[in-house]
Amino acid sequence: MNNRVYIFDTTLRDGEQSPGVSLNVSEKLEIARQLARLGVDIIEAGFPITSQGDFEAVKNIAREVRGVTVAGLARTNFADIDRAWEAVKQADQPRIHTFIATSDIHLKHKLRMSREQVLESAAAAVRHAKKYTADVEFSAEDASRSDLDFLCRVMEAVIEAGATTVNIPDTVGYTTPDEYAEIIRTIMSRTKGIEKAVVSVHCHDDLGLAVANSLAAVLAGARQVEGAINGIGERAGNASIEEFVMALYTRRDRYSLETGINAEEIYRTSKLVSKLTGMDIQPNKAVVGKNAFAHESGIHQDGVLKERTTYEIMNPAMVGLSHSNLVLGKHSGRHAFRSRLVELGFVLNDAELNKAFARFKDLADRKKEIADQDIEAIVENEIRKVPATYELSYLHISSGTTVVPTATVGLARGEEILEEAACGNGPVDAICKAVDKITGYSCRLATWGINAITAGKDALGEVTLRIAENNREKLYMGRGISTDVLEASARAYVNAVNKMIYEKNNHID
Ligand SMILES: CC(=O)SCCNC(=O)CCNC(=O)[C@H](O)C(C)(C)COP(=O)(O)OP(=O)(O)OC[C@H]1O[C@@H](n2cnc3c(N)ncnc32)[C@H](O)[C@@H]1OP(=O)(O)O
Ligand SMILES: CC(C)C(=O)C(=O)O
Repeated sequence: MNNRVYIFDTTLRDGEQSPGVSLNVSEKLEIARQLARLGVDIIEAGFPITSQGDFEAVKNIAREVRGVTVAGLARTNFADIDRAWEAVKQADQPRIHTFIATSDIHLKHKLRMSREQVLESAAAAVRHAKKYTADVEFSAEDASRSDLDFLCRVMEAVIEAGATTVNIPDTVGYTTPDEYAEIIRTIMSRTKGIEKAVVSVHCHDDLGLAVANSLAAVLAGARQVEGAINGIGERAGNASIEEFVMALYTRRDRYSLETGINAEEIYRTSKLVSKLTGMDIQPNKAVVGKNAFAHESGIHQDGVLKERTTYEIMNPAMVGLSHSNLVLGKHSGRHAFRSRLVELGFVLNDAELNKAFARFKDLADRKKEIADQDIEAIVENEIRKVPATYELSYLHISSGTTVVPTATVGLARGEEILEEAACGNGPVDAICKAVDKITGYSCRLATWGINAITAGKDALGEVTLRIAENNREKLYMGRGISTDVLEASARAYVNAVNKMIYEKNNHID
């Protein structure tokens, strides 16, 4: 049996049926172009009878996106099929995808049709679509809850009418892998003419089994898998294309099945779909979630640093991510901590490392995630603490909407108190200028940022900034803490100036 599995992407049709999602023509076109780069075989661009906007979107995609099959969905009504054809006909490979439900529950309550009427309607729709194009797909909606004998009769009738792909959807995400595989095998062995068509599956994720069911189906002989990027779609969504593809790829030791997907485009595609649909990706989502390649605990981080494959079954680069991510937090160990220090340019001896690590653990108990700036501060302010040439003694600020911001700063140098005043573009600028007047150095502020480190109105603010001498590139980081943002800024600036002076005096820079 052929080992090529065709990937049918329905992000723009079933995916767009996610509550709250509505894509305009240009957004759909942008996603379709990216899907083509990703290498999907078929793009289901929409359901053209639904609205003028959807019709235009499908038509634009068919006209603009080359080298891929473009499908339009249609009920078995001839008007739907005519509209679908109008929309897709300019595609390199146009496909009409027509469907009707085959389960008794849908026949009785929704369609109010008999089995014979459904059978006839399905075959007539395929015959009608065949007048337009050789490539016609038929879907038996709610197939997994349909009577199997009837399902086989419908399949036989639509293949006889010319369907080239027959889809067996698990519309309500009800089936399980072993049962679904059995349904596919039964249809493939009992349906006359089945070898003339590609057997397709379309799984929903109501029980979280969409990808597992799709995998079971291809192992049973199906050769087209329908799904959506990020698993979006009606209710709990569709099978996630990136998960299905990476399952086949990662387990090629076990399954010799291939797709035409260029996996390196996965991450980019996922990001684009998330951005344009407004549907966030849960952090622990397989393959594309923020945490999919992140390691937080010490034992795991140690393993990954020694050999990535200890805890990573996929190389993040394979899906277009540049590197895996060691998140430093309270579960991290010394190996990960030392590795980040080296990345930041610090080489500590064992005693320094132990001291810094203890401070890091202490901070991690209070903060969820430790940023690089926190580590720099631990090393520079506590491990490699430089002597303070100057210390902030007092600060007076005059500022408001109608006055020129002015700062008066008092700095202690040994026993001496030195005072200067300066005006600035804002109070922080005025503080920096007053400090410069005292120290005699002329510095520029390269970065300035504030973090609240406690909660409430009297929260402690932590200012982190970087300065450089006006004619030089080298940056010095300073940090200051206070309930007053301006005082924290002054403390941070003086802290950075002290480091600069220390390095200059000791010829370190
Ligand atoms: C499983 C799936 O994902 S199927 C695709 C679901 N996608 C959508 O529904 C896309 C958005 N839908 C729409 O814009 C609208 O529902 C339309 C334009 C398609 C139809 O709108 P309306 O004509 O107002 O019908 P409405 O949606 O209220 O009801 C659906 C009708 O189609 C019938 N129908 C449902 N499926 C089919 C089918 N495959 N073939 C023929 N008729 C069908 C229903 O029985 C019902 O018929 P009735 O009016 O005689 O009772
Ligand atoms: C139209 C069909 C393929 C569908 O979306 C479903 O059954 O879920």
